[in-house]
Amino acid sequence: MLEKVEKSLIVSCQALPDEPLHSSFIMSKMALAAKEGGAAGIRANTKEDILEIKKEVGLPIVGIVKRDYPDSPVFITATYKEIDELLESGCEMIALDATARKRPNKIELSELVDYIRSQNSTVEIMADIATLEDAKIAERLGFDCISTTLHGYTEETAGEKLYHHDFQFLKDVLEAVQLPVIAEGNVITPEMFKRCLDLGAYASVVGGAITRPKEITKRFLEV
Ligand SMILES: CC(=O)N[C@H](C=O)[C@@H](O)[C@H](O)[C@H](O)COP(=O)(O)O
Repeated sequence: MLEKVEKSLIVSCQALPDEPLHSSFIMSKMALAAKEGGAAGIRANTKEDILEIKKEVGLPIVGIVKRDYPDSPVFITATYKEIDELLESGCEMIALDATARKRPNKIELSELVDYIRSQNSTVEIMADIATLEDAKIAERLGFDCISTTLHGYTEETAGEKLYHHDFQFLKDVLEAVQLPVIAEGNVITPEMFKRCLDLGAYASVVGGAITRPKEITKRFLEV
């Protein structure tokens, strides 16, 4: 997948059960619209959505499964169960929470990476990170790429946005690791997307600004 998305746009097509567009069918049509608009890849949540999207577009997919656990704040591909679902979905890349936070059942991040490699030698693995330290650890653990997905979404980074200080966090990550770095999270304008690529991001994932009309509507009313 990495080869196919270099310097390109990956569109995240996700709607959780409490969102108006929650539907695998709608996500598949979102993916089709993204493809027709020029996206090189798709990011999607759940095996069901991925299977439906695969019927509609041939683009490579970064798969995740969001599921809440009572004993951990980690919710993006947190355990073996979610990984098994993604392996069954046929997605080309699996993204998982790569923060230093405690995982359900005290599973270690390295165990999940090893498990994916042991089950499928071709699927690529994306590290969803929140901090610089997460990025460095992910590189040591053998991930294929890093995404800034969780920056601003953990207790430690709450309130931060990727675009703050002209994408300083992205610049710091790019300097700290050799792995491809994907700019993801609050990339909400075409100019921001371009800026991320100009700064050296390998690609960028854009979600809400393209596929969450409720967010887009609210933004119009906030000015
Ligand atoms: C923090 C979290 O749960 N992020 C999720 C990760 O898959 C998605 O809800 C985001 O839509 C995605 O990361 C793209 O970001 P944005 O929608 O801001 O362009």
